[in-house]
Amino acid sequence: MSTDIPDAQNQPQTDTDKPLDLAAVRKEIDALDLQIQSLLNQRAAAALKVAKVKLAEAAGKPVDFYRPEREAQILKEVASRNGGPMSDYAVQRIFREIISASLALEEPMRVAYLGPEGTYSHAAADRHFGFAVQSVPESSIADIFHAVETGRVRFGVVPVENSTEGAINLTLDLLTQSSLRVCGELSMRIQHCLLSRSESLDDIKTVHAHPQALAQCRHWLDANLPNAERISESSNAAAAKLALEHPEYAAIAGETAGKLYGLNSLVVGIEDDRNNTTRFLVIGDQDIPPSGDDATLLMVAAPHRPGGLRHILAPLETAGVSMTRIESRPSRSALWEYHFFIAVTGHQHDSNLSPVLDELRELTPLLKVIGSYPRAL
Ligand SMILES: C=C(O[C@@H]1C=C(C(=O)O)C=C[C@H]1O)C(=O)O
Repeated sequence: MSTDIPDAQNQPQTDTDKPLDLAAVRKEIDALDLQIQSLLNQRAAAALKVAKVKLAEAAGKPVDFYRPEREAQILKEVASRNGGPMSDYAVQRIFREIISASLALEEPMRVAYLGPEGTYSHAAADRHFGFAVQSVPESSIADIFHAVETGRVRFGVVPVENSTEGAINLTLDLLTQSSLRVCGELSMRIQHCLLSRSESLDDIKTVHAHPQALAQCRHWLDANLPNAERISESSNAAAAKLALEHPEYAAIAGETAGKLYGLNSLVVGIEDDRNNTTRFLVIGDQDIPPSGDDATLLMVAAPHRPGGLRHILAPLETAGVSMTRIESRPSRSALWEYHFFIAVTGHQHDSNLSPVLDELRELTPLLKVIGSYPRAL
């Protein structure tokens, strides 16, 4: 697997180090492009054949053209066979787009994200589904759930956890109430920028951003803009739009939002934690078959007695199922009772996990399998 991009200037020009002929190498590239394009269309034609098979097998029932488990397998294979000089990430991004374009021929898909345009959720949706999918901005996480539930879009991309600020409780609560499932996950490094129409920090009177972003930049703001008032907005992109109208405002948002709205990036990378990462979930109403490298999200109510949670976790430990995350939320049905969100490695239909889930059903008053899905790349 290759991860580093070699420096072209340090590459030998040819095996014998003869000077290269620019026109000749470009001719070589043209010939390769011809082959790539022809192969791309052969691949797209094969995807259309797959669509025909799916339609025939479904015999009139709704068809799941989008198969994330297959896509995850392809993308993992792409990285593991990669010999460079392109990085694994670069070839995966290219294949992501090839698959996205092929899928669009089978079924044009709509995916909702937390808008407006230019949010990190928007970038996450594009990265996960590729640009051939139509991404649709919604104004709240609840609206994303609603858009998927009513069939206005096929999937939604919602933030669930940030490495600095912890769980996004609203997403967890909506997952409790909704019949939607988790169909995928992805993590994205979040780099915040201070955006403004002004060109100097001295002109900034107020800083606008989503409360999560304000919290993630708290120390930087204390040190660099101690007198600027911090004002919460519904999203960072909404804050960027406001900053466009008022030169004395600054917004915290990503560089893409800055470019999209034509604002100056006064400072890049103002997040307090350099590893600041947000995890997103893909929600939909599709059951995803095993990909071979999956995760499962469970919600359980622990029995209300001493050691209740330990009682629930014991079967997972005995079966050697690894738990990657646990979060608690008030149950809202009784005071001081909690629901636990537990992420484990494996698919609910895997032979090691499925009997454990049966065991848990016996032990707890409530077990909801929120979804099994391919693990993030
Ligand atoms: C072609 C298929 O349909 C879609 C397109 C894929 C592709 O282009 O490789 C992979 C999975 C599906 O989302 C398939 O299911 O194999």
